[in-house]
Amino acid sequence: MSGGVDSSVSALLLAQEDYDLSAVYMRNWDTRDESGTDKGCEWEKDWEDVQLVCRKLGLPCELVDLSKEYWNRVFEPSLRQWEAGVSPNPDVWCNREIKFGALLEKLPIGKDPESQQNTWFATGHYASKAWSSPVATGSTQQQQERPRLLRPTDKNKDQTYFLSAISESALQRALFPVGHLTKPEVRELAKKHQLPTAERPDSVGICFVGERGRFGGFLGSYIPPNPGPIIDKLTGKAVGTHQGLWNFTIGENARVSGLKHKMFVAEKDVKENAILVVPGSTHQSLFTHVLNVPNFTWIWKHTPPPEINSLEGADLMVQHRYRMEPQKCNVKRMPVGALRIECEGPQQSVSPGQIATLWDGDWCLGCGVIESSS
Ligand SMILES: Nc1ncnc2c1ncn2[C@@H]1O[C@H](COP(=O)(O)OP(=O)(O)OP(=O)(O)O)[C@@H](O)[C@H]1O
Repeated sequence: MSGGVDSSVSALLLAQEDYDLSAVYMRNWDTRDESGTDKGCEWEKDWEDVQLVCRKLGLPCELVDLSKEYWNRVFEPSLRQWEAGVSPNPDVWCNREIKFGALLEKLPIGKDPESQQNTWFATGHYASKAWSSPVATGSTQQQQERPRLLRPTDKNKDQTYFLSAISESALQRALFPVGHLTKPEVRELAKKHQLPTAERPDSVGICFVGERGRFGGFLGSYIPPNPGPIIDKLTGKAVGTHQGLWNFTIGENARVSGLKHKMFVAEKDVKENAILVVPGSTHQSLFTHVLNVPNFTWIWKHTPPPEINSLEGADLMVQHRYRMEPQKCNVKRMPVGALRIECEGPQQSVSPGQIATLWDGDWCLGCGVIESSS
């Protein structure tokens, strides 16, 4: 439980059923030993709210400190990526490495098969899960049901993009109790049952970064400045200076002053530490149809849709950002686990480092980091 309304209502719904239930709050950011820019993470308030809700529902709860794991497995690798000019998604790695990784590993799951089969890990994510009909697995030809990650009822709150890197074994244990509800219904339930978190505003972005506008400043306190040229891609001429590749994302206004047109970031040349810009937000250099993903991870490891190996490839849906309409695409397998994703329509502002997630209808199949887009 995070102290937010979604996990509070998840706990409420499970408490109404016949589960032996306990809650865990995870602290993942250490306010004491970092640079002091983490004011947005009011973990004490969150933990207090978790305890208030648990008291109301009569549940035991505990705090688990995973700030070291978060730093080592999510934040530090993300910093290195930002530094190298690419755009990682820490929320996707947090779900894989921390919530459905380190935290899940701490669950008291007994060794016997019955206890393993009957222990679940619930979160307040907007996602759904269904079991596939039994399929033969391995050489033993055992029949086994497999979990599918599905889009939730509330498409506007859909969080399957953020969950698309979790493993099948983690998904096996997962429950998403609010997946069949809309956000207004969740709030309504919280009010009706007088949960102390009923009126809490929705969380926005990564808590320690705070509002989006502060992002560059936030990273600046971890990464030293690394000035380089801003170059007009069409003329090859330098038109300004940047203080580090991480200060810009592809497609963003480069804020170059004194020119006739607004210039937009088309590319980052990591070798030359240069930002390449083009005039206007609709310039053709800002669009692509192709996403190259060198290491795609299927949630059902090694079980991609069979058509992907054919000459025609598989027709699927893709998102390369959380907040975007899913796009029709054709996906072909390249050598050694790489995928070439060809979108039906032109895609704007695709950055290396972003996550490309694939769906077959409502079924989320997995994701990978975009390396290039041509
Ligand atoms: N610090 C935490 N400790 C334990 N679980 C957490 C924590 N942060 C998030 N979660 C779990 O992950 C889910 C999704 O987290 P997210 O940060 O996206 O919050 P959210 O969608 O605003 O949900 P909520 O309203 O429950 O905060 C939460 O509902 C909760 O189950």
